[in-house]
Amino acid sequence: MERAIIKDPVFLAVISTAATKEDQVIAQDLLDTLTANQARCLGLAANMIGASKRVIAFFDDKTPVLMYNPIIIKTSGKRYESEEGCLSLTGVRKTLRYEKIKVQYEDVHWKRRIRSFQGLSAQIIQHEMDHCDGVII
Ligand SMILES: CSCC[C@H](NC=O)C(=O)O
Repeated sequence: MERAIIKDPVFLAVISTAATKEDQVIAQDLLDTLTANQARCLGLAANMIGASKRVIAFFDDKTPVLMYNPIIIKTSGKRYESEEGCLSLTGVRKTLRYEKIKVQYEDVHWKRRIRSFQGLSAQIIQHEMDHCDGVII
């Protein structure tokens, strides 16, 4: 079910706790909210829909990907400055991102996976993982 996007900076500053297998409803709502907002949204973290759990969802090209408990286990390539917006705030801000990342996570079926990403997908994942740590660009 689509949920409203939270904009309260105090709530968004809370560090999210580890997700468990029981968090499927949050995961499905996150995917529904991502899909419902696809015209203006590349990715979401669960705290943006009111759940302080480490779950993110994003479009990898056009395919929605869900990650429980993402951890960056390797970075490579240069660190570059990007300019990003966020549904939880107005305007854009500059930040630093790694060009390539390797991420460990549990997938939508709660299967442990390790995948490499680069470019825009890597950028979105880093943005959403910051949300899990209570950081907004
Ligand atoms: C380029 S990273 C931007 C990600 C952003 N999502 C908000 O958490 C969005 O615009 O969807």
